[in-house]
Amino acid sequence: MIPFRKMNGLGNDFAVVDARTEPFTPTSEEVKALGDRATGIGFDQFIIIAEPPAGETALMRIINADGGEVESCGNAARCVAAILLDERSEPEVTIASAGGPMRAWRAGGGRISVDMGTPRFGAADIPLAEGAGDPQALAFSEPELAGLGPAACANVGNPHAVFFVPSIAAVDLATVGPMLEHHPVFPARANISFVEVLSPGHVRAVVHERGVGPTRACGTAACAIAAVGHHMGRLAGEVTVELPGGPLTIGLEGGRIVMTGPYEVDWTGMLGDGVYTRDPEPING
Ligand SMILES: N[C@@H](CCC[C@H](N)C(=O)O)C(=O)O
Repeated sequence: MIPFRKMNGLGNDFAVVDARTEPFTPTSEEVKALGDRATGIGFDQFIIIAEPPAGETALMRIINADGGEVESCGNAARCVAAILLDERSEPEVTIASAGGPMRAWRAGGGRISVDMGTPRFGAADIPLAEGAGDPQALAFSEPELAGLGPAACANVGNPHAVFFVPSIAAVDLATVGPMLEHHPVFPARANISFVEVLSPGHVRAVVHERGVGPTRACGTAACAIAAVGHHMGRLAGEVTVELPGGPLTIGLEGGRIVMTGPYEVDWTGMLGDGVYTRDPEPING
């Protein structure tokens, strides 16, 4: 059995296993079973902290609740950064991930800032299918999707499509989210956001996450929203993104995206062979 922490960033929740000293490599089926909210631990992503390839403080592996391993996770990056920062006296840590390295530091008020790198806007970067059209004005012809208007796409370590809409309350996320995630225009599938602009520095958003469904928050989606909005001239260089779980602050500094927000440890337990136990006492920090 190996210890794990149940953590969350704005309600986007994770089981986090520290596998730096004891390797832990669950199968995709095991993660899927553990992620089940009725019969397992229940989480949006399973996070493995492992030894980094070189130079970084640690490697973060991210496995969605559907069992698929993906490149990046903003909310989990803050949770992992908190664990790494607690261990050492240096003010910064660098987390390696398949989506690129992320530098992180404490921002005050119990929050963590993460430099999420540089957004990419090219069709091949996102990626989009050959001949899909303009990545910043991607149109859909299906009757359920046509009324949403065009999507603006970005890769911020993982693929995102962002729709600026007059009202997020009017979006039928349960129908259009899965349709868009699995649309043939996105060969690697995509995370899908709907955004209502309140002012150039303040938006409200809902997200359908690839491999999960609607989540309380998505850090990389908030980064993609700020990045495409700024790229299109609609949003300022610092944006508060209000998600169902709460706000994230996204700054665009010298072309790089800096995300700031909270993290929490909810409870701890032990895990092994597809089963888990819950510790009687919750831990803090
Ligand atoms: N919750 C995350 C994103 C997790 C990965 C995403 N579902 C994907 O498949 O790319 C975040 O906070 O960024």
